[in-house]
Amino acid sequence: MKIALYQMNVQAGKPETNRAKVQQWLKDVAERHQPDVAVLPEMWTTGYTLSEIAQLADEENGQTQQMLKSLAKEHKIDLVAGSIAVKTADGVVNRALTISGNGEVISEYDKIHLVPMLDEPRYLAAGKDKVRPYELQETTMGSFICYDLRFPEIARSLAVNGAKVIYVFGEWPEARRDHWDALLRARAIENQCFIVAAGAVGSHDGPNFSGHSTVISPWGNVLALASPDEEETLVATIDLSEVDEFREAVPVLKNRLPARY
Ligand SMILES: O=C(O)CCC(=O)C(=O)O
Repeated sequence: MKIALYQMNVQAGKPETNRAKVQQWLKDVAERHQPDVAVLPEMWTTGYTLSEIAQLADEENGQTQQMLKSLAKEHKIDLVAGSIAVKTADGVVNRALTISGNGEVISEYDKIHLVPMLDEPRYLAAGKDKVRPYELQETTMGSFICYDLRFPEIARSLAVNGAKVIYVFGEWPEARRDHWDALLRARAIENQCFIVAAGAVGSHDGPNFSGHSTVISPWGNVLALASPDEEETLVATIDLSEVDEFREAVPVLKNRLPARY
């Protein structure tokens, strides 16, 4: 499975500009690399403009989602489309979207862990649904968002429910880049799955984002790693049979004793 990932310099507060950037990026990667799956980062339409998020967020099934559906169909690429801010009856959510190459919405996940360090609970509503895997490329996969990475139960639940590839979307701060690197690698090794993590570069209102978008194998090998501070496209081909082989050789998921912890 060939993956192209956009480590994006999101222009904070400029959804039109960011939509145009993604449109152009997809056209370019489709022509140059013909990936099966294209991956975007967290909150890539608005950036972290939390004080303006109520105005900048998309409507449900709004302009960004419509654009992604038509781009997926046009290029015949599955879009693991990072996350965007969406207005709902409960408030604005940070919503991860997965859209198949025929333009169908395969999965929606609203970030469940809001970040107290960024005052997110003041501006965003937490997702209420359970994290669930989905089927893409005839494979079980899952997604979660940024701060969720600190809660190992999410990745474990996705893996126990069959996920072989887990996508993580971030606008992670540079000051804690070591945590991003270490936690992503740990999630891959402990769950014996591929981790595909799309981060951002640039900054908004202070801290720089950490870059270091990456693709990590179930063995914990870093197959691709983007720079800490440049906008970049990562392309990686992953062999999904590695997941089954490693899970058979070292049967961690089978050997779990959840009743004993
Ligand atoms: O957990 C962290 O250190 C950063 C989390 C974060 O920036 C986010 O979830 O947007």
